[in-house]
Amino acid sequence: MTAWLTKLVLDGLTSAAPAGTVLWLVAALAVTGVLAGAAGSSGEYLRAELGRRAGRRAMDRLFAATERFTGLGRFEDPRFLDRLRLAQQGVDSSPDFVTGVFGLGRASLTLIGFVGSLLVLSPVMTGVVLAAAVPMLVMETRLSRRRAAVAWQVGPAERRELFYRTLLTSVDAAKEIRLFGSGGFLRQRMTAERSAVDAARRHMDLRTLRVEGALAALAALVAGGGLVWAVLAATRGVLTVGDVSMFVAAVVGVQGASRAMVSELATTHHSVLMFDHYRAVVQAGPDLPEPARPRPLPALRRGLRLDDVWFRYSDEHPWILRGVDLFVPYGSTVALVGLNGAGKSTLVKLLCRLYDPQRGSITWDGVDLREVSQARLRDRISVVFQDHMNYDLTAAENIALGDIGTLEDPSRIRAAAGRAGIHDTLTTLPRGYDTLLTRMFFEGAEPDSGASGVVLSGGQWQRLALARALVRDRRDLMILDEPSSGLDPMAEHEVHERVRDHRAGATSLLISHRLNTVRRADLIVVLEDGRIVEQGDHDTLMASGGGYAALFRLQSEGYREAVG
Ligand SMILES: Nc1ncnc2c1ncn2[C@@H]1O[C@H](COP(=O)(O)OP(=O)(O)OP(=O)(O)O)[C@@H](O)[C@H]1O
Repeated sequence: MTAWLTKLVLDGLTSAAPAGTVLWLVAALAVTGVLAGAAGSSGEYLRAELGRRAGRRAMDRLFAATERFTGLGRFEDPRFLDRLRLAQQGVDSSPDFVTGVFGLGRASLTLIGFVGSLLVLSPVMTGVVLAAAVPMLVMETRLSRRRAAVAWQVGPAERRELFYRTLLTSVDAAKEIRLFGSGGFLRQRMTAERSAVDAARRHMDLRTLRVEGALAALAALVAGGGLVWAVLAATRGVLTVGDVSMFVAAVVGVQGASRAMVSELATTHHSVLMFDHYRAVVQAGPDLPEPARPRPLPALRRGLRLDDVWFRYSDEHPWILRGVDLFVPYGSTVALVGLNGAGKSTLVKLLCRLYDPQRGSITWDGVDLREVSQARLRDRISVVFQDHMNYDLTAAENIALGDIGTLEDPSRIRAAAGRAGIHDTLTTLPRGYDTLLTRMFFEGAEPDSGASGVVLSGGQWQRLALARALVRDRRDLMILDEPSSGLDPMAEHEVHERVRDHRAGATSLLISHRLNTVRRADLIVVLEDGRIVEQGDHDTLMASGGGYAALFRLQSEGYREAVG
C-alpha cells in the first residue's frame, strides 16, 4: 500500500499533476503509516498476552502429567529427565510458537501485498524472487531440525551444569562446600559442562552463519539483477520513475517478507519439534500399570503379606530383596531392623507401591496391591520416610501437607504437632504456626518488612515430619522409617510412647537402628542382604542368641558405658 502510494506521489510530481491531488495522496500516505504503526503495537500486545496464556496452560498440563506418574522409576531415568527438562523448555518457548504463528500471518499479508505490486510490473521478476525463497525455506527447515537435535544432544550436559549451579547456590550445600573448600572443584566441573554445551552450540551457529551467508548472497544477486533490469526498462521508457521506485520497494519487500516468513516458519517449526518432548511427557502412559478394573480396598482386617518378594531397581542393578516372606498382622506393630543397605527402606517403598516387585506379590487382606487403585491404597497409608521433606512453607502448611483438608481445621494440625512433641516449639515462633520455616523468602507479602522466616533444628524438622504423618490419622497402616534418629534419647522415648498410645490397636511398621526403641514391638524382623534372617518378639530373639541379640547387647553396653 505504502509502495503504491509512493509511486503515485512520484508519478504525480513528475507528470505535473494538480497539487491538490498530490496532497491528498500524501495525506493518504500519512494515514496509512499511522494505521500500520497502531496495528503493529496492538498486534504486539495481543501476541504477548496469547503467549503468556498458552505458556501457563501448557505448564499446568505438563505438571499435571508428571503428577500422574505414581511410581518413582521415571524420576530416576536420566533419558526421561532429559526429556522432561526439554519439555519444560518447550513450555517456556510456547510464546515463541505464538510469535511464530502471528509473525507468519503478518509476513504472509505483507508478502501478498508486495507480490501483487511486483506482478503488475514484472511477472517474470516475481517468479525469480519467489523461486529464490525456496532454497531459503529448505535450508532454514533443516537448520531448525538440526537445532532441535543439538538441544537433545546437549541435554545431559546441561542437566549436569544445572546440578552444579544449584549446588553452588544452595544453602544446604554451602556448609560443606565452604568447610571442605570444594567450591573451586565444583565450579570447574560446572564450567566444563558449560564449555561442552557451548562447543555444540558454536558448531551449530557456524553452520547457520554459513548457510545464511549463502542465502543472503543469493538474495543480493536477485535484487541486483532486478534493479539493472528496471533501470534499463526506465531508460527505454517502459517504466516510469514511480514504477522504478515501486519496483525497488516491491523487490525489497518481497524478499524481506519471504525472509521473515521463512524465519517465522523456522521458529514455529523449532517450537513444534521442542513440543514433541512436551507431548511425549504429557502423553506418556502410567509408569506403574493401573488395573483396568481396580478391586475395592476394604479397611485392613487380616494383614499385609509379602510372598517371595524379589526386587531390584533396574535390570542393571543387583537384587535388593531376595525372596522376602513376611506377614504384618492387623493391629500389630512390626519392627524391621538390619544393617545399612539391608533393604529396609526399599521394602517400605514397595509397600507404598512406589515400585512393583519383579517377582512375588504383596497383598492387603489377600488383594494384590497391583489390583487396586494407587490413590485408594495410598489413602490408607501414612508414612514418615527416612529422607523426609522439609518444605519452605509455614509450620502449619508443613504439617497440613499430610492431609490438605486440615488447613481448614487447625485443631487437627495442633493435635498432630502435640503428639509429635513439637507443639510448644511452634507456639513460641514469631508468628506461631503461621511462621515461615525458611529464610529463603520474606514473611508475608511485603518484602519491605525485611523479616524472613526461621530455621528449625534437625530434630525439630524430624518431629514436624512425624506430625505430618500423624495428621493423617485413622489410616490403616502407619510406616515410620527412622522417625526419631535425630532426637535425643529422652525425646525419642517420649515420642514413641505418645505415638504408641495414639496408634494402639492399629497396624504399624517401624524401622530403627536403635534397638531399644523397637524392643516393645509385637514382631521384630531382622533383614540381612535382602533376606529375612530372624523374626520373633524381643524375648524370643534374645533367647535364640542370634545377630539381633548380639547387636542389642552391643548397643546396651555402649549406652551403659556412655552413661556410666
Ligand atoms: N533409588 C535407588 N536406585 C538404585 N539403588 C538403590 C536405590 N535406593 C536404594 N538403593 C540400593 O538399595 C540397597 C538397599 O537400600 P535401602 O535404602 O533399602 O537400605 P536400608 O536397609 O534402608 O539402609 P539404611 O539402614 O542405611 O537406611 C542399597 O544398596 C542402595 O544402594
